Amino acid sequence: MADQRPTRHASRVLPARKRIALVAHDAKKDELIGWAGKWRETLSRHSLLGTGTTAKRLADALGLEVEGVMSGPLGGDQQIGARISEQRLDVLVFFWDPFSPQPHDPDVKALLRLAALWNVPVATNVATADFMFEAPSMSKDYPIAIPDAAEWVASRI
Ligand SMILES: O=C(CO)COP(=O)(O)O
Repeated sequence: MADQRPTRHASRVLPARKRIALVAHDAKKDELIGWAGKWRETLSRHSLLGTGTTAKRLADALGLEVEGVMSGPLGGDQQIGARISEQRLDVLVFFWDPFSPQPHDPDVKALLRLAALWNVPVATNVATADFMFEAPSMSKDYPIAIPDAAEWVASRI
């Protein structure tokens, strides 16, 4: 089969006030909470969501509103992936655990795949998350190229 892939002829803007998903596997939750505490002020200027357990722990620790979707093993990664496909998510901070196999590994992979496909900024560890949050683009509109879905469908009919 030909290596057919979508062009990135479409674009969208990641707004100044970003929709940020925060997710961590169990062994990485303390690290994420520690990191988020450091960036609490910045995070408070954005709109936050997370997988069920992570969202609850962050909301308790930070005193910020964090919308909780389903817990990861119950489908939360897929819900966040859907938001990416629908262009309703702007940044993903996902401290996935490189040491523990997860029962929902396919979901984890699917989420990371959609973030790569849709050109959504992703941080998977503290250093990258720091770099990302230090970037001026975090507080400004930032245009990104995305797959041209209409062109993709037209090319397949
Ligand atoms: O498993 C997760 C991400 O893959 C996270 O889910 P919880 O935040 O519910 O623990």
